[in-house]
Amino acid sequence: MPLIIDEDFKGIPPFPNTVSTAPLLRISLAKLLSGDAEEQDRVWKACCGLGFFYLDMRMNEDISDAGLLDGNALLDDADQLFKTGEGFFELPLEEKRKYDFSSQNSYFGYKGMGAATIDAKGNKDRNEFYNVSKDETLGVPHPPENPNMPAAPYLDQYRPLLKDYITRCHALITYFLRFLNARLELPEGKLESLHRIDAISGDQVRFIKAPPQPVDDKRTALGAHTDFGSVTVLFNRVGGLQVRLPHYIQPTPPSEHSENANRLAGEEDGENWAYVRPLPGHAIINLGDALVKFSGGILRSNIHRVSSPPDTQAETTRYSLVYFSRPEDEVLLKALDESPLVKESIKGKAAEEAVNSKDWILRRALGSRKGAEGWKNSRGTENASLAKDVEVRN
Ligand SMILES: O=C(O)CCC(=O)C(=O)O
Ligand SMILES: [Fe+2]
Repeated sequence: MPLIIDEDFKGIPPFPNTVSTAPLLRISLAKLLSGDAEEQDRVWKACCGLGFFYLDMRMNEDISDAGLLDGNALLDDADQLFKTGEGFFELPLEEKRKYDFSSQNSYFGYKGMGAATIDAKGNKDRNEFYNVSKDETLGVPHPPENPNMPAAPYLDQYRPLLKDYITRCHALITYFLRFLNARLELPEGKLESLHRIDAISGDQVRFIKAPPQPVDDKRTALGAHTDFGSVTVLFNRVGGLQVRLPHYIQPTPPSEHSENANRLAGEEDGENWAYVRPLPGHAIINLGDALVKFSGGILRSNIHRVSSPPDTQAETTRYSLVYFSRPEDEVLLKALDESPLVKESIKGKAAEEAVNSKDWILRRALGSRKGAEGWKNSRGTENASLAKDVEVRN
């Protein structure tokens, strides 16, 4: 069944009906908050299955006690931040480059176009982004050996907005962490205690810009990867995001026929890529490596990438807005075997070397900025993600 689209994004060419799309479950935040058990089961299914789902953030007036979980307020913040991101990228390149701290072993701040390698062949990315640190924005103190990097002065006037957005995203993620904690039968408060808002972590907001690509040379803008941390909240308006579907999950076929649908969907080398259709009023939620490790592989961190947007959207500049949550810097990324389910899941598997969250993310985020060799060393749970596919199929 093709999705029923409520509306398109204003001022953006519509996402085409001629490509197959990833069948992400649509979860309603309002239903979850009202305690809907069926909706909760669907979240669990999505987290163990694809590791990606849509979250419908729109709420009726009568949900007045949602507090920080008010989806409408988060949507308003995201709308304003899209404009903030657009404005940032208009700054002169020399100004933006002042905030590239990769030579100081920090991934906060700016990454220029083509600064990262996207595959083993050494191809370069086709986007620029800027990472806003939770800790710098909220004033979480850091020790001298790991200082908060200064934010671009352009962002000064947007600090209250960024604080509000970070606080709301963190609250939403904590809600899902509590949910997963209960389903994994972990001791109460375990996952939450590894993600305290006032503790030092790599949490960040990311503004991304990918310009239209040459008609005869369209490439992947952001290489195939799994996210490094715990839960990601992503807002898309223009298509381009693709998830690599496990072979047991079929894409939603296009609702209109097109000769080149398969090519547009990016099917290649037996890899099953499908576009994620951006939906107004919805965030895209996905899980990262840390949750795969904590859950001993019960949860999925799915491989995804950003390609050139489909069809006429390819002529549009693509902006997106992400919130990445990560475990606190000192937390070891290892199976939480206080859970009987996790314990069972890792039985008979060789224990992996436990790395702390900070080192894991640094290696992943900065490795890809060191050429093809660096790219190889920057891999995370991609192989585990593919292996889970095989396990479930057999
Ligand atoms: O821009 C997007 O839609 C996705 C970005 C992404 O996957 C990332 O930054 O990790
Ligand atoms: Fe990602």
